[in-house]
Amino acid sequence: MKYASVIVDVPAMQTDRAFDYKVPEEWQKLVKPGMRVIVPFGPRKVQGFIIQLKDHSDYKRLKSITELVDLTPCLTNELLQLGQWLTETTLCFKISAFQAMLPAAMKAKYEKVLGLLTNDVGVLPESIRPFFEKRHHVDLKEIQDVVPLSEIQKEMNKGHLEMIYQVKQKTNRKTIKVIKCSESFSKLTKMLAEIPANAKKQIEIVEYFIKNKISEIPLHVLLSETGTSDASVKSLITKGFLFEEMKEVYRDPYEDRHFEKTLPLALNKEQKDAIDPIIHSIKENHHDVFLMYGVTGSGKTEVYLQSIEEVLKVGKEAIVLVPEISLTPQMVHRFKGRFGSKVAVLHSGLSTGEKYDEWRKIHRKEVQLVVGARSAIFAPFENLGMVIIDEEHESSYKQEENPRYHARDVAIYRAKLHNCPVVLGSATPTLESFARSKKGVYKLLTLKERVNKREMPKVEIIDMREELRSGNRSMFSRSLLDKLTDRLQKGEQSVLLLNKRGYSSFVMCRDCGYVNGCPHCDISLTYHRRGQQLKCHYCGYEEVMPSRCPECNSEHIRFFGTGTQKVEEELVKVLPEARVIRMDVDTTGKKGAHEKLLTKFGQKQADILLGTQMIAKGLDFPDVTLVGVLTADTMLNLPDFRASEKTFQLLTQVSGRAGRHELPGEVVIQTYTPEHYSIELASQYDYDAFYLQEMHLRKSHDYPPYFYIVLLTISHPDITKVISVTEEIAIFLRRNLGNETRILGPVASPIPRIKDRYRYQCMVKYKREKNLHETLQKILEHYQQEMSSNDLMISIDLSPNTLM
Ligand SMILES: Nc1ncnc2c1ncn2[C@@H]1O[C@H](COP(=O)(O)OP(=O)(O)OP(=O)(O)O)[C@@H](O)[C@H]1O
Ligand SMILES: [Zn+2]
Ligand SMILES: [Zn+2]
Repeated sequence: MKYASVIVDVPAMQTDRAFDYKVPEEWQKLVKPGMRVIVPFGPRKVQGFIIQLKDHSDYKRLKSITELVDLTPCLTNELLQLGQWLTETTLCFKISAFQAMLPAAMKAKYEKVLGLLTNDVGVLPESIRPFFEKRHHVDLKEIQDVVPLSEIQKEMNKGHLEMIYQVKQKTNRKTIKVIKCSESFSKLTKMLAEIPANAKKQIEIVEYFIKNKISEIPLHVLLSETGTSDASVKSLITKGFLFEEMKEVYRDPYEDRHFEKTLPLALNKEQKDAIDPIIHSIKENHHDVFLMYGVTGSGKTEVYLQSIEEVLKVGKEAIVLVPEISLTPQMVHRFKGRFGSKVAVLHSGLSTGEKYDEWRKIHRKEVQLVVGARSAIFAPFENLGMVIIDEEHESSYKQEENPRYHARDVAIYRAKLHNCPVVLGSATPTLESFARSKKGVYKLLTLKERVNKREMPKVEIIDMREELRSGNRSMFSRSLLDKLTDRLQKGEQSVLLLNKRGYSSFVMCRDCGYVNGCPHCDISLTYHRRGQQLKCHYCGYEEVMPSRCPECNSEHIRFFGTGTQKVEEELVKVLPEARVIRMDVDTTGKKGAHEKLLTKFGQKQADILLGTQMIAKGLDFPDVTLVGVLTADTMLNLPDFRASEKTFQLLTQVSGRAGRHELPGEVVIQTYTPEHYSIELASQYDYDAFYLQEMHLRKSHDYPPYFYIVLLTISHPDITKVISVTEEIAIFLRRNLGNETRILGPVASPIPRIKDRYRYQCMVKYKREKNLHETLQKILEHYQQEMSSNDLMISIDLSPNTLM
């Protein structure tokens, strides 16, 4: 094939199409679609993906591919096709779709280097000359800090310097030096006599190889095992005993961990009834979407594990998606324990290099199962036998940047192609999924009871207004405190959840009500104890906490709200003997910290685990018998039509952490709105009633799942510009979309300004709308010029999680 169509790494509307390139003679037999290449693009070189090869091109005077990055395609044909589908369904650039499917390490890194074109360094001005005294190439970055660009440009115009554009991989393969012995052990033994007796270290090394029958060993291991030096090894290499080689290795985040092998458990009746139809689909190569609705602790994971076993038995591969925050070591353990080295794990806790290596294990077919967060759905398996999405209701399965895809949609798309099942599991399915199962679009599998028929923990709702009325100003109700004390005495453990979503600590003047806001975003600043800082969570702006009100000069300026740190301090005051582990963004920032804290808690080195949302899921500790929720209702006030649903889900999930094993559990939910149905029904574990009530509300307000929603957010530094564009867009939508479709807006977004950009929005609610994609695409095309030159931003979300 002589020509290649390439999608180039220039994410812009004008370049969002394939460009043709010539394939140099020597590569014509080698190239395949799905490979990455380096191609000239304008004055630069950029990375790109070959999407097609052909014998003819309609264009004349084509440039040639400069470099092949891959020798085997990194995108399979299926993924190339999936990229096209993502582009169409989420309205993203083709290049963004492809890049979303690959680990970050494979993204190209662009560097500019200045090259010397003259033999006489003397012609260069004094400011530049020193850089080139000993070199011919210098990183632009290095010079740029010292010499103005205009001066560099002058030299380029004179032909003294040239700009060279380089494309590099972000992260490379890791290689280590290994030492091998050149001869057989018997020959080595004979040769041993040749080494002079005083070269003790050398003899030791050779003996080490012979004694342990090792033919290859990493250099650093050899040195530490034998206590010898590099020099001794070098001499042996010179003498021909040994030789060295560079060997590629994987960075394995779980390298030093031992996973005990687990065996399949005998399934109970409910589990059996759930797994049978799944196995049937696997064996019959049938595409079905199952919704496994199973209460917390009902043994869904065991059903996943045994279905995966079936998939592996028929020689296929499986993908398991788990929300980022519940991809705990415990979770990894459950899969590695059952399937050992057949498992690759992908999550954000890994370094870029580790992720790349895990990905390559999948790519090289060295594993058959991947357990990972959202983007693992793009695992380049070619023989997919099943996709499982655990906690399917989790909002993190939707990517909130381009491409704005939902992993569930991608899973179903891929599974259809592979004729295999998708299993969505949850104790609190999304209304969308549950409604689909009621209509028979998804097949419903139900696990109503906890394994071994353990009772769901009893939930007590505490009205915090009552507490206040009876004089308790603390953040712990009397009941919660009693129960915490009781657990301490019995040596049992407790989990405390501080619901942080939609809740932050802000600073307010008690005299005049002034609230410290971000000067760039219309949002209040969040108080951080460390360094007494006020920070903006949207743009990163920081200032020191004022000691007087900037408005009225009063000293009564205080922060409101509760952070985990504050709870911890209070806890220490009321329960000084309790050992507390705090888990929040501050204590889990470092790599591995999350895991260390959980291990500590698991080993009972603490009595109370206090944390944010991140502790609500997946934890399974036998001695946890009490769960406390400090503030159940903070989310309910968010401008979000899913607020009740999210509250219900969170409360149900966190309650599920108590009493999972022998000891019975108890839950205390503190709230200022005990009468809210999401709180009341969560306390009764009544998903069905919640579903009915919430569906009723959604119906009366035309929200999903009755209507689909599209959110268009328009932003620009100039508010009049934003309003006029949003108005134009609303008019265009009304003119082009059907009569039954509703267009709301323009209105200011709930956060009307972020990073000095004003934000307006338009919402489309529709049931069926055949012109939708075309109309939205036209809007993007119409404003293309202004978006690239006039700082206008239009973001289109085809199924927004929130309306912020
Ligand atoms: N058939 C079985 N026999 C005995 N024990 C089981 C069986 N199935 C599961 N278990 C055990 O019951 C406990 C709860 O199961 P599991 O964690 O799979 O539930 P789950 O539905 O995934 O819970 P959650 O949604 O709360 O994470 C686990 O400790 C698991 O090992
Ligand atoms: Zn004031
Ligand atoms: Zn800000």
